[in-house]
Amino acid sequence: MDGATPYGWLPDGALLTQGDTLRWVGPMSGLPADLRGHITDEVDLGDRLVTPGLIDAHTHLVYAGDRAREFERRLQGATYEEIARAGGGIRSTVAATRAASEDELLALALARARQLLAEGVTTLEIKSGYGLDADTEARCLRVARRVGSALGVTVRSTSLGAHALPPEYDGRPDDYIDAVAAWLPAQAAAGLLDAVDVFCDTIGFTPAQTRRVFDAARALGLPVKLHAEQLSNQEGAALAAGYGALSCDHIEHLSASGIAAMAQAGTVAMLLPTAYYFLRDTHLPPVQALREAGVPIAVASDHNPGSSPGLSLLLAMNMACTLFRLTPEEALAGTTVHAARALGLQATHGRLAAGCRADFVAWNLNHPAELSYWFGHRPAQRVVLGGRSVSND
Ligand SMILES: N=CN[C@@H](CCC(=O)O)C(=O)O
Ligand SMILES: [Zn+2]
Repeated sequence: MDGATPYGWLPDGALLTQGDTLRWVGPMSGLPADLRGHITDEVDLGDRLVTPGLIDAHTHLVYAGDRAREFERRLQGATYEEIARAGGGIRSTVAATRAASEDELLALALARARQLLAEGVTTLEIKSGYGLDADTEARCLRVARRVGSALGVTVRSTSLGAHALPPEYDGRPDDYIDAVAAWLPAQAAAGLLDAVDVFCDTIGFTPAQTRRVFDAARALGLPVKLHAEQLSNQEGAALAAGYGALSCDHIEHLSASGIAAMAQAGTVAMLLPTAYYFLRDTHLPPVQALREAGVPIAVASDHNPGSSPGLSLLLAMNMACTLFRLTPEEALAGTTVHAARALGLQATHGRLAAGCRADFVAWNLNHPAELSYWFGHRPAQRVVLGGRSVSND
């Protein structure tokens, strides 16, 4: 993948790994003789397409329970917002998650992460946000870290304490925001945080409350990201861009001023088409305007029990094309190079280049457009994590 051809596609390419790092990438014929002499193990991938390991840069993988009854209610006409306002939605997952032990949550999260890994996902972001008290939020963040060490995948963990108002803070959202901000130093000191997120919307938190959480994150030197403009336009994206946010996510109701602010700040636009699909949304994100403004576009699974219970980043890529009109090339960039940027990992992840982590996938496919074309398939033939083959061969 050299960037000079569509998809950065390099026919007859070769990769040389050393430990967990890519040492050399280029055309087979160009492999330097001095490096060739040091090769200890050679794998012929045949004519297979090879891409960077996929990056799922927005997931809520740690929770207990399910929301199938809520799904039934929505199909009978109740809206996602109505269910949340009546005390269901995120709160029902919070109750189930609080009741689960760390090991139970780990077993559930590992089973989900293994499915993503088998599909070719080698890096993922995992948010807290179904604990909403100090102990359970910390438990969920520890589980996120344990998923990374158990599987060898790169995990970035994000605090999303400001996901919803827990019942014990009914009528006191500002007090809850104080509590969320107060948890961050201990979570950071325990090495549990890579970023801080907020759900800024009608059923989440206001821009002023978002600011207070972001100020607390900034005081700790932590980057921020935002669930922004999903159900309404709160001008959250512009606010987040003002803090140099890594990404603004969902953004179906993103405004022109939000786009301009994101372009200025280099904030990634994170599209979550499976949530759009599953909530039967009809308000499309402004993809063409994002393109024209030069905002990097990423695509993620948003795996969570309420708005996106699927476990397929390839399906999200397909939907980004069919529903949002991304090109398959944009969808692949959105789950590799731009997804890496959304996690602050652009120097080491999401590309096949010397010095990057040796995470890559050999696919039983002929052309990279097929990654967005097929759905319901598992085309990964071999998944390599940090130079080690972990599956399917
Ligand atoms: N929008 C807020 N958070 C999640 C959904 C949470 C839930 O419904 O459990 C999302 O990204 O879609
Ligand atoms: Zn989310």
